Amino acid sequence: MPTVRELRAMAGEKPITMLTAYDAPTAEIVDEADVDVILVGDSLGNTSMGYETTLPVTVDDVARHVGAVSRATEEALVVADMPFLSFGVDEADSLENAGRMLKEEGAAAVKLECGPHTVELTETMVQLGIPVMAHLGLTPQHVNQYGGYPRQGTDREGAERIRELARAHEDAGAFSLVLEHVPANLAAEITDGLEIPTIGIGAGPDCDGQVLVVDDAVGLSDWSPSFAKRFGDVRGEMRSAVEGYVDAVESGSFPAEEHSHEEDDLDELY
Ligand SMILES: Nc1nc(=O)c2c([nH]1)NC[C@@H]1CN(c3ccc(C(=O)N[C@@H](CCC(=O)O)C(=O)O)cc3)CN21
Ligand SMILES: CC(C)C(=O)C(=O)O
Ligand SMILES: [Mg+2]
Repeated sequence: MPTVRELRAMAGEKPITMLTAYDAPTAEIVDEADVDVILVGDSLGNTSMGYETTLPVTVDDVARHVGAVSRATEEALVVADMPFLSFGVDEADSLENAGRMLKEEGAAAVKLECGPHTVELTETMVQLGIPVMAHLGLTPQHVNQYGGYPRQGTDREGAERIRELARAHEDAGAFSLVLEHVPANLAAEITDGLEIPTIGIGAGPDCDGQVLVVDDAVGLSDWSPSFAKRFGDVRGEMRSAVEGYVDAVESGSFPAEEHSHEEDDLDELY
């Protein structure tokens, strides 16, 4: 089980693997496959709850799923993704919401979508014992500013802003940094300049690790970003299993004898 310290030490040593999971069976599979970090992402709003964006996801939603994932995970580091406006508005609320993920739900760390406003908060959380994973580049909670999900850090000024914030969050004590949808050369440059591991999604091959939304990776999503890759066809598998069930019930082949039982005592009655 990598602790946050061990994960920190993996920078530049061994590629870090991270996937999201939102429920117990998925977490069990991901954990058994030796993935280093399981993120209970606020992407659960899109993948599991049917929302258009991550904005409606609540602290209760994430907490419930963190509990399910923690109970099913033996080895991986479980990270809770703090949802929109659950941090950064009021310090006491931020600490209470993040603390709940560790105290009540079994997470080992939290992830924050970062900006200039999360530097001090990161420092405070770390001092109090809440390990922080920072997240820069495309931060989907800013969808209303972006008007979509465009690549970030594409010009000199934008790239410099991300580089400075990366450094500031390392200095504030973050134990790792997710870089989302930024140019590969920027991600490589940032990775080179930091001690803590970078974990990329749509950020090229030179980060210390990679993360994907599990639904995208296993081929369960009906849509996924261009930077994702499907490593399976869970959607197709599940569809054919469900169709098989419907056919069997409609044709009368299920339930068969081995799926039912009769009680001899009831013979005179019926
Ligand atoms: N299933 C899933 N996978 C994800 O990776 C993911 C989610 N959901 N939900 C939350 C965020 C949203 N993410 C996204 C969503 C769309 C693009 C995308 O299509 N980008 C386009 C540009 C779109 C634009 O300019 O508005 C691209 O071609 O780069 C990227 C990341 C990543 N996250
Ligand atoms: C894609 C990852 C980094 C994330 O923030 C999420 O799943 O919510
Ligand atoms: Mg997220």
